[in-house]
Amino acid sequence: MEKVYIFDTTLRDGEQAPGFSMTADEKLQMAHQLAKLGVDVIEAGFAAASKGDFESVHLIAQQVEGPIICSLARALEKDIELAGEALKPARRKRIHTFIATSEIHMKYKLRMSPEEVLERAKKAVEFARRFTDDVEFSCEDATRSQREFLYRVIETAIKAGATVINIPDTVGYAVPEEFARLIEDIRNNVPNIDRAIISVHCHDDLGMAVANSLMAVKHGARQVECTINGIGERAGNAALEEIVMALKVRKDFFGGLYTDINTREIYKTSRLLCRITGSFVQPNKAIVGDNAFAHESGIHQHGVLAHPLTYEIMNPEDVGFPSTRIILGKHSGRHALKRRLNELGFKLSDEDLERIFEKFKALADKKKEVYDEDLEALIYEEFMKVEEEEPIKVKHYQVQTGDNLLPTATVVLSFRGEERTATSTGNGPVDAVIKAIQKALKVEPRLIDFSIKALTPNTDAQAEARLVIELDNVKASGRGVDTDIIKASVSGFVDALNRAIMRRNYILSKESIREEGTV
Ligand SMILES: CC(=O)SCCNC(=O)CCNC(=O)[C@H](O)C(C)(C)COP(=O)(O)OP(=O)(O)OC[C@H]1O[C@@H](n2cnc3c(N)ncnc32)[C@H](O)[C@@H]1OP(=O)(O)O
Ligand SMILES: CC(C)C(=O)C(=O)O
Repeated sequence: MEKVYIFDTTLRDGEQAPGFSMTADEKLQMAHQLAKLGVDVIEAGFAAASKGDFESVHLIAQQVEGPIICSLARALEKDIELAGEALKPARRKRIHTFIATSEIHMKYKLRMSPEEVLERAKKAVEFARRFTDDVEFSCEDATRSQREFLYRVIETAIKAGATVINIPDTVGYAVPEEFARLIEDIRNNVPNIDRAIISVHCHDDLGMAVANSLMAVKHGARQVECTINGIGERAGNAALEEIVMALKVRKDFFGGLYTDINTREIYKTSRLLCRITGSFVQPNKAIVGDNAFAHESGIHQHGVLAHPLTYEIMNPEDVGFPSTRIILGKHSGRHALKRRLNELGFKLSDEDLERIFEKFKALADKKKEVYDEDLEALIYEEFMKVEEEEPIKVKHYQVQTGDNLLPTATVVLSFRGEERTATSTGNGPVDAVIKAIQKALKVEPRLIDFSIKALTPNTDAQAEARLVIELDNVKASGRGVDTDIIKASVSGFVDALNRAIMRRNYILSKESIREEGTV
């Protein structure tokens, strides 16, 4: 069993992605979570980039315990000095210095000859060693560098004191077999390569960052540089969660290599990054996407309900994912529908299930997803006597809120035709208006779940409020949508109350449906 070190560069290369800049406080929050996740190295930033980034590296070096804290630095004394200064408080620190070794970078970008680059690499590593014994050296654009020259630069860096040699596929150009061969060739051709850990740092321009990193590990690399959610320059970096879970799930293939990552913290870390950057991962993203453990099609749902391993190669809880999600939609079948109805408290005979299934399919053809409220409505319409009209109707409400102002709401509503008014304060405007409604109706349902989400990314977005309440042992859900979050919450709450009241007061008309506290 050999360990693969996880070098997290979310706060450096990840942050280089447009729109992903973080403040020092945000970086600190992320760094604490990365430490909990169990990464070996946190590349906290590029101290020479700006005062803010210097501050971020410094703050993380001061406050985050556990992982090695690292700063990137060009092969320049002033960059390395700033990195050393920023990292001073860290218990374990690393300076990561780099210079490009490909002809195109040396000629056009650095305007340096290969001999000058070689000399600069040597000097940079030697200088960095004045600040710490842990110095990483990267040959930027290694995969497009001339082989013999690359070997010479690596050999020189090791002689100068580099303890980690990083081989970046800076522009995401490599393919897995070729990258694996590069790592093997470096191991076979660079004298004293055993004195350093070989690291890889892959970009995803051709969608192969993770595959390249894994092949490199299979062929001798022992550190992988990666980012949460795969964020990073252009198409991003290798995604940490994918590398770690591939090594874990396919340890048979990777010969027992392991990482020290606490995989149960993966989902939480991914979501924290989303919250901080305001940028969510696509639903089909491996490991952390919303759909990573969701099943909408009947054949898969049936399989997963029978045994999760039929369609899931890992347990969602192992990555801290809430749970397997069975989504009801037009591809779903009777097994999944029956299970969901059972969970909602409806036990149907085979004959009744058949009736509901037909209605469900007809509805699913019109909707992307069939929610619990839709199912409840189907059952309700099909099997229960209903009141002609919803008992509660909101006529008017008004909320006063602001800083230094106790949120206060007044509602005017009718309950089965009788007008009622009430005023309440609350812990925020939504709380105030919900309390005013409860006061007017003289009910106090238990709020089981309440969420508000924006349906579109703009400031004028439609907000969707979803609630689950329990009133006199009757559970009901409600939904409200509006550009005004208070209005969405009021509609959702009243929707749930109406459903609960109608269900409580009207008896099930079919014997085949047993009321089990939840209707
Ligand atoms: C592959 C990677 O991800 S590398 C890391 C990329 N990350 C970043 O660039 C983020 C932080 N960068 C910055 O904030 C700025 O680029 C700074 C502060 C570092 C430098 O800013 P400036 O001094 O204005 O230079 P600018 O960014 O325009 O150009 C880069 C300079 O660094 C030089 N350079 C680039 N890489 C290296 C290196 N590894 N070692 C030494 N010099 C280098 C370039 O040749 C150029 O030099 P020149 O100014 O003499 O022409
Ligand atoms: C500095 C190096 C490691 C880098 O980010 C790259 O080459 O992509």
